[in-house]
Amino acid sequence: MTLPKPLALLLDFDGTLVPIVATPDAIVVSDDLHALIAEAMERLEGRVAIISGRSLEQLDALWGESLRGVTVAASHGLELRSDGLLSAPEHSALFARLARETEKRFGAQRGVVIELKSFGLGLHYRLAPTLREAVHDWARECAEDHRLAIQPGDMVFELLLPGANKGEAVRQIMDRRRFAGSSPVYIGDDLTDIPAIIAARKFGGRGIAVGQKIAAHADDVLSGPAEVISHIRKLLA
Ligand SMILES: O=P(O)(O)OC[C@H]1O[C@H](O[C@H]2O[C@H](CO)[C@@H](O)[C@H](O)[C@H]2O)[C@H](O)[C@@H](O)[C@@H]1O
Repeated sequence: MTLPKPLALLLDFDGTLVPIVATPDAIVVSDDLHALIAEAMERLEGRVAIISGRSLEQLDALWGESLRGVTVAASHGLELRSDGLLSAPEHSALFARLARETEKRFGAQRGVVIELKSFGLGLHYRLAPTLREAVHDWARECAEDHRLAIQPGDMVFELLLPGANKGEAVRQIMDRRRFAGSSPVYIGDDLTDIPAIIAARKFGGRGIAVGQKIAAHADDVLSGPAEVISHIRKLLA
């Protein structure tokens, strides 16, 4: 692949850089992945961004020092940290309250995993697939009562503050001085990544899908995180 301008790497996290596992807290960022991001930051003069549905707090806990200097759009684009500047909505106690109500509604024994995030709530049914419709109905009820958005994902319905959009996150990142004039390569695997791929193309870049779910929207398709990592190594060579 040859791009006419300097390369920028815009990377989704779950399902793209790390494999999908049973529960959100079972993720580990390997030493190889830490090293790859450090190498990309050096080779691309800082034009590396992680764009994730996880909150900034979660990503910092998972990555530690390796995220220093890396541009991060978290909470599906609601939070943006770039060049030391942070933009984020105001915190609210709503999601903690909804987490407690969800706990009462489903109970831990039924296998619905509740993920409390800074600006959202993940209602995961991976361990209880038969509850998909019940979880969806509950998410709709909460969203209507509290004017929240629902983001469907990989065996999850997420309740979010309205306005989260990874495409908008890509536009804001590409407006930053260090990314200006570069060609972004966006790599992602899920529905929330589609607007980001569209936005990357508008900046003269390319979109790469991981797996088949959003393959129809992408320029290339990679099979999974292992192939993503070798593809990034090739791009940096
Ligand atoms: O935008 P991403 O970085 O891809 O994040 C999307 C959501 O990913 C996580 O949930 C998914 O991965 C879990 C761990 O593999 C899995 O157990 C779950 O079923 C998946 O939906 C994360 O927990 C969410 O907060 C992210 O929004």
